Amino acid sequence: MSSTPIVPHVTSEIGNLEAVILHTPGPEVENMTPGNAERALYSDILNLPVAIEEYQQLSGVLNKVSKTFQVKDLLTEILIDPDIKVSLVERICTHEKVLNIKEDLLSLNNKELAAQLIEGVALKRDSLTTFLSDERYALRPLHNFFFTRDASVTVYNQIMISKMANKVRERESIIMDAIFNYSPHFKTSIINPMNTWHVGTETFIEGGDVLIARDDILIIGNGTRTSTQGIDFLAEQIKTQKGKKHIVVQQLPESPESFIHLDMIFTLLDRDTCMIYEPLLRQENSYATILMTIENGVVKEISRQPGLLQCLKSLGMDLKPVPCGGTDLWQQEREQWHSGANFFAHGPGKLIGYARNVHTLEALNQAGFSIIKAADVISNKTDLSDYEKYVITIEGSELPRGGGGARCMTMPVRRSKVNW
Ligand SMILES: NC(=O)NCCC[C@H](N)C(=O)O
Repeated sequence: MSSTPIVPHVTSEIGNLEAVILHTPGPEVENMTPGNAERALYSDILNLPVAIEEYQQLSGVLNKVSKTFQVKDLLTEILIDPDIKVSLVERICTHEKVLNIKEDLLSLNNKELAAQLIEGVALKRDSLTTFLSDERYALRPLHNFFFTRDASVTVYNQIMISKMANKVRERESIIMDAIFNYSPHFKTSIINPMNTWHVGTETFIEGGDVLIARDDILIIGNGTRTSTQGIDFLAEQIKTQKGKKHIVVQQLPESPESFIHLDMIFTLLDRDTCMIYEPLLRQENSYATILMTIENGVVKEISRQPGLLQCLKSLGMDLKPVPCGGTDLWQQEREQWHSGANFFAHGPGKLIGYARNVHTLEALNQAGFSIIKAADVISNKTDLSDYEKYVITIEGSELPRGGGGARCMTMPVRRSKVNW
């Protein structure tokens, strides 16, 4: 590698994207049956060729606007160092209690090892126990790794490795930890709750819940994937940052599964615009918004707030909300379910989202965003510099069945500063 390493830096959800980590879905998304899809955290089973075609619309657009990295390439590359290879395999086998397959894994070439760590390692039927086992894998496939947003988060100039709420996603964090520790492409310091002695089993925090709204404002979802202890862990790290920082916590319902992360009901679109799922963020409900203010290393204030938008307004972020699904409750529910609120901004007002959520797109169009097809961007039929505010639409018949949208499928490592 000849280029200088990237120093991670993210202080907003909308700054021009400079580097992003992606993972093109592979066989791991098909390595399941309807019977175990729920255990894989899917609401349905996926068709891989269609999912890949859809995904290539996302990656094709991102390749045009930013430097992109693929997890599998990054992983294969760090495995070249024999010490890293041994320590990562040992760590995974110890964590997943399968030290018996360690030698088999170490005998694989780096590319094959990287593939198996992601796609799953088949259980050998060479003992009575494994012969009779209902399991198919010694190491389960990482079905959800194409949602690269969740297993690690760029928080200002550091990388936080997530402490996942579900075992089936824990290896994603271990792999991201190894990548950020050893990849020559990045130069960073890492916060890892798994390496912190006082972190208990109730501490979990995932990237889909962590939104860096502005230099001084983090918005964090508190629900099935991010516990109050997880937020307190992050708050401890924020205490080491200079200046006043605000952590806005938004509680989320436990069900249905489409409310797993904050970014499924709320995303930032532009300096003054956000996408919201109205039933949870504008109507009376029991899900609280809480503001924590941290200054000089201590929590100065914790208070209940009248709502997320009002709280952000009081902090000087007066956002115009665009309703996911438009104005009709049934369409709102349908489109939120298919990740209709989950937009990724590659720059201020420059969005990527699913084409299927037509009522949401109509609401965005009314708010001044042009609707552009990803295929037209990739083929150069459309020149993005002709537009100021737009949504690039990607096909999404299969990808949303995995439970996420464009924001979930991107892990920004570096964004430029926003000219507020
Ligand atoms: N940020 C996100 O909302 N990510 C989507 C994750 C979906 C995945 N099936 C999961 O349940 O973890």
